[in-house]
Amino acid sequence: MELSLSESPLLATHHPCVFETISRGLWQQGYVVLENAIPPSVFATLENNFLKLNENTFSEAGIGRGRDHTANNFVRNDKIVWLENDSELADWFDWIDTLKQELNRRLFLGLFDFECHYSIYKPGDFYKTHVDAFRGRSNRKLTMVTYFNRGWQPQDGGGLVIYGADKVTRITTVYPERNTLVLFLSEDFPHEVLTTHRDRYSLAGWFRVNNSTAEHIDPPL
Ligand SMILES: O=C(O)CCC(=O)C(=O)O
Ligand SMILES: [Fe+2]
Repeated sequence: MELSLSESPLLATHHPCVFETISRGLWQQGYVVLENAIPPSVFATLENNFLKLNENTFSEAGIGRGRDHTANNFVRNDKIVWLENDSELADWFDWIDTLKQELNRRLFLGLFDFECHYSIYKPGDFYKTHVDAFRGRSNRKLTMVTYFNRGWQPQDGGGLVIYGADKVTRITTVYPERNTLVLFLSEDFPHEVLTTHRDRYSLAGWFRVNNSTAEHIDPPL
């Protein structure tokens, strides 16, 4: 049997090349879109966990968290489940931790922690143009998204459109194909999910900076 280096989870996880590519993209343009950047074994951990979930456990997504949470079906109508950092997902959260360290080391982003949820968009669902973080009002610094869908076609809709700061200029449209990785600076890129015409499965996550000071303690999630 021939050894394939890219199939080796250990090498793939610790291979610096993908982190180099991501850092370079974020440094040069503030966003990056990569196919199969997440090591196959790490992605499989996530996908298997997602596939075990029952659709009934997903609940209406809202705007904001905790006390600020409001359902708003005019803005978005996907359904979500937040992930717990438990042993079953250790490979995933380990990889995220390595990514965080590599980005901090190369770009001094000061990323501190990470939160993520699965989303299901049913046919007709969308998420209107929004930013994930308002300057100075959120500790979300870097957005990541990946997908679980196979064989996505342009006519399936559901593209993630990333806009320039004017909210009009389309920078890129990402089709939600399995193990496509999207990362962008949360404050800098308005984006939207176009109406999907088939079930659309994704994971969205945010790397946060620690805004706690002596006067202000960030509330626990
Ligand atoms: O699913 C996507 O492509 C992006 C989702 C998104 O923008 C969000 O959850 O904030
Ligand atoms: Fe978003």
